[in-house]
Amino acid sequence: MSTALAEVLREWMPHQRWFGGKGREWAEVSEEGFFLSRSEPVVSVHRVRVTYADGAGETYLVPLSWRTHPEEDLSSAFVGAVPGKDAEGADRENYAYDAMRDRDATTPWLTHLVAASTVGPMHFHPAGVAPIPEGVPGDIVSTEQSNTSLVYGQDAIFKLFRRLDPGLNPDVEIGEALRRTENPHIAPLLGHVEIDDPDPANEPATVAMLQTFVRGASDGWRLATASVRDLYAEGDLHADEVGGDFAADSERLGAATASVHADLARVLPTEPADREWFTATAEAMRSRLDAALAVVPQLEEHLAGLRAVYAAVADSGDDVVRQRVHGDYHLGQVLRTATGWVVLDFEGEPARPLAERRQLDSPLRDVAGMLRSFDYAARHMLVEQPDDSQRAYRAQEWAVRNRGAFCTGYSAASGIDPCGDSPLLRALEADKAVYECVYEARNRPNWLMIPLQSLSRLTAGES
Ligand SMILES: Nc1ncnc2c1ncn2[C@@H]1O[C@H](COP(=O)(O)OP(=O)(O)O)[C@@H](O)[C@H]1O
Ligand SMILES: O=P(O)(O)O[C@H]1O[C@H](CO)[C@@H](O[C@H]2O[C@H](CO)[C@@H](O)[C@H](O)[C@H]2O)[C@H](O)[C@H]1O
Repeated sequence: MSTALAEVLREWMPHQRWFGGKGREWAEVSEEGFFLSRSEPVVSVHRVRVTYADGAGETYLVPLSWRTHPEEDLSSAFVGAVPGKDAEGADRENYAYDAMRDRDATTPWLTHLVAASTVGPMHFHPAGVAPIPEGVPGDIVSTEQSNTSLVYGQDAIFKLFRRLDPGLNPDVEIGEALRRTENPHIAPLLGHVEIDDPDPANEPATVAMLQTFVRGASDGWRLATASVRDLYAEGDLHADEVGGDFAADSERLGAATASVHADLARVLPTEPADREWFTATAEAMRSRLDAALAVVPQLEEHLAGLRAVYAAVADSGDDVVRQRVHGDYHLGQVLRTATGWVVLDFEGEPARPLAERRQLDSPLRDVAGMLRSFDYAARHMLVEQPDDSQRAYRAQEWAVRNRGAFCTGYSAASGIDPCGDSPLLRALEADKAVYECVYEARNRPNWLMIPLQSLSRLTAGES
């Protein structure tokens, strides 16, 4: 479609939460679109190729809905006006909206899934295990993160992967594999959508997935931070004495995590880690640190400490069986229902290449991710009061208590204590904190101090 649209997208995309190239200079942008629905409102889907000044590129998926007049109700979803023609060939403006925020434009996704359609280069694959709701509009999930999700009538949730990379997305791959296990800690996959790559030599990319919606659940981040607020409100009580103590939940979360890890190891490949893997893991951490330093110069003061922590991995004698893991495990990825925890989003870290995210890894990667998250939950309220030493002390107490409970739950369910004195675990925590520094610098600069402060502790060998 038009260059005018590409220019409109150049203005709009950097302001979207899902856009991973924030702060990078755009050299070029091109887009290719096709129709998802030709009835009103017309919905089109665009593959947008962004090339950055350093020569690197990314492809994003942008669904748009089109109106012939500005829609006031949709003003927050407005993308831009694009010159076009009416039916008689006269010039007019077409108004593009973010189709994920335009309820009337959300029904075609499920209609095509039910019909197992092929639409242009897109292929819709229903899983065939449970009915897919049809004809209901989808509501955008307001806490959208790296991707964009729509909830259809409390029955199903449709997640659109914004960045397109050739190959099956791990969230779909793992969803398919775990479906057979009937593990109670996952939400069943109902279907997925793929798009052919413009280069036929490449595998199709995953566009979206549909999953059973977990009703009446609260996410772990919201619950954990409510517990922290309760603690801060009770000036002289300890974490185990306040009403909002979270340790029992953390322990159950540890057990749920162990159960998911066990099933992943049962249905997908595993391999004992050899010496080369430890060496390569330490090397990967070192290069991630080097790249992060260019974005977050404050990492400089932790360089020596981090390099020592990583070097200990290469020399460690940890006994590790590599397997598929979650890869970006944190409190925002788990939901608590009346019956227990459900783990979501097996996509891995969105910033990593897909092939890397699909590699076998140590389950300690996920343990480290969740331990970091307890730290985040405890400390996020210190951002406003960095000098409140009493609060900092209590944050540390909350984090230690809940990190410990998580490890207890994991170890009781698996027979493996994940949190013993392991150089690998410490390095994985440090590596995650380095990733978080880059993530925060790009997305929430005032939160950068959270992972930065953790690095001081991690490199000093404290918990
Ligand atoms: N199956 C589900 N049931 C209920 N809520 C869900 C489900 N999947 C995701 N969510 C909600 O949507 C939010 C974002 O989903 P997630 O898969 O983590 O997306 P992202 O990849 O963008 O981080 C989650 O934090 C959760 O609140
Ligand atoms: O979008 P995703 O959920 O896949 O993950 C990205 O965004 C997360 C923030 O929403 C980020 O997580 C970091 O912040 C969380 C609190 O908001 C905290 O619980 C996590 O421990 C911390 O890593 C995640 O790293 C990023 O990949």
